[in-house]
Amino acid sequence: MYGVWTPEQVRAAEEPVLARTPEGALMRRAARGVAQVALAELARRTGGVTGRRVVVLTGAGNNGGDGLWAGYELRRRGVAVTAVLLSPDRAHPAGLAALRKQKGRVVTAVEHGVAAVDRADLVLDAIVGTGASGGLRPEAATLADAAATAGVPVVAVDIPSGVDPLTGVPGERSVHAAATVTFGARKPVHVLAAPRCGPVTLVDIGLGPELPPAPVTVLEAPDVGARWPVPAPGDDKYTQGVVGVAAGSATYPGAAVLAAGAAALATSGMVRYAGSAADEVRAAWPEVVATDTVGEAGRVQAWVVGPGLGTDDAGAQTLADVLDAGLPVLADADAVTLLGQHAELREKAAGAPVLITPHAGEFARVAELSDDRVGSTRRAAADLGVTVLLKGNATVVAAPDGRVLVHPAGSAWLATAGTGDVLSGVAGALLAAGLDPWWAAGCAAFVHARAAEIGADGAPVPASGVQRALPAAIRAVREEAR
Ligand SMILES: NC(=O)C1=CN([C@@H]2O[C@H](COP(=O)(O)OP(=O)(O)OC[C@H]3O[C@@H](n4cnc5c(N)ncnc54)[C@H](O)[C@@H]3O)[C@@H](O)[C@H]2O)[C@@H](O)CC1
Ligand SMILES: Nc1ncnc2c1ncn2[C@@H]1O[C@H](COP(=O)(O)OP(=O)(O)O)[C@@H](O)[C@H]1O
Ligand SMILES: [K+]
Repeated sequence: MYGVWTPEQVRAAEEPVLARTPEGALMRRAARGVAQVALAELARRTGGVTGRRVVVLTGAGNNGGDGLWAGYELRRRGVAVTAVLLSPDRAHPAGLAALRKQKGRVVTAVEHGVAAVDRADLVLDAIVGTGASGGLRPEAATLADAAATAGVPVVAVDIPSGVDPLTGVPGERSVHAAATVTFGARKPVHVLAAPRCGPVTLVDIGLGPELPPAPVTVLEAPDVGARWPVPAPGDDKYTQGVVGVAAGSATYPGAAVLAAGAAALATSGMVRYAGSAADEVRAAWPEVVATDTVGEAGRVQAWVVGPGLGTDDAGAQTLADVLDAGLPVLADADAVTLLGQHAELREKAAGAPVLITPHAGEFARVAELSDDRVGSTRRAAADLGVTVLLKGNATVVAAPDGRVLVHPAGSAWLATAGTGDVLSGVAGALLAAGLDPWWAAGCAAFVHARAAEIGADGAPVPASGVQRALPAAIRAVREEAR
């Protein structure tokens, strides 16, 4: 697991480190990290570095300074470097002098910059870093577009310029990086807009001791694999946690089949199903014990409620019954909508071990959703008194106590109908096994995304294929935890 810090926290941590290190030392260290990654990219893509052409898109601030110093390092390795100055009067003086001394080429006219980019093997995006606000300005955008059009890979310095460092929201025009080199700490953009960043390399500039506890956590395979519940010698079908699934309807039996099957594959010793899709669930998953109502279902340790449930009075009654049971509850889809519609259901949920799993549309029915997805999810969890998992390419999970994790999916294969039902079954099974809602959400999101990658393997995969790939995904994360 690793942490992510806000640009503001990173700046605050930088201050004392800057104060106690010789002037420019931090920037030099950052720049050497950038140069290393650039050299590796050049070698990998072109088979060498000497004589290869790198263009540094150089902004007015310290990010531009990092870029100029990286250009200096690359010149020392025999790379042909051209810096394009976007604000010639404000280019970092020491960086610019160093690059010039190494006989780096410097241009200021955009058309010269575009011509250089067209011929480049690699572009360094040192336009803006954490001091950025808004999308790229026209000249910078023209250069970034030129790189994209010419198919020249871009290595972003700290962040891909034009993407908001805090929210990860791309401005109207922004950089698509093939790789990103960041300094001191990862920032939210790196996990919220991971596809924009490419692989992120973190360069240590000594901020560690100065950083506060991370406001956002990212789980890694060993964190998930080590927590995945598996039966011990003394276990039986009841002791591992029985999960109840109250989902599906005559119109949407598939949601029940996907959720119940996912629960059966994820962990639990036993899955009970309660609802009007009992026949379909039994036919697909004979091991599931199916009844028509929540009242008839036997004892469970957690409930999954909502997928395909309907938002009529019967649905509301089912949600109320499940919340009244006083057990951990995963509320998805229609259950989220019902929570938005009924204050008395929200009151029942508040303070209980409840995990809700809305997509953006459902989220907006229970809380305000802004561009700041992390902030919005954190506020929703605190206000509603439940753990909230906001779905998307980057899944955000917040507990009412303020813990936040982000899971970048790594692919977009999950963007298909029914995958949310699979997620709810997995997360519900983890709740039944005793994981706290934040961990259940994080582990489920991780394995769900991994199952999509395995199930897809380069071609679109339907939700039932994601469901089928769950055992392989669980196996993989458990293997990585060994
Ligand atoms: N001070 C140091 O020694 C170190 C600096 N680092 C670098 O410093 C960066 C932060 O530097 P700054 O605070 O100077 O800020 P930036 O370099 O990120 O940007 C500030 C400048 O860019 C302009 N600007 C803002 N938004 C823009 C936009 N959308 N389009 C074009 N121009 C825009 C601003 O007017 C300002 O001149 C970090 O991202 C990192 O790259 C560190 O990470 C390493 C240590
Ligand atoms: N572009 C995307 N990239 C990665 N994951 C995505 C993307 N779009 C959706 N997902 C994931 O797919 C699932 C969709 O769930 P949901 O919207 O509830 O669908 P459904 O109701 O059809 O099951 C969620 O886990 C979500 O995080
Ligand atoms: K940048």
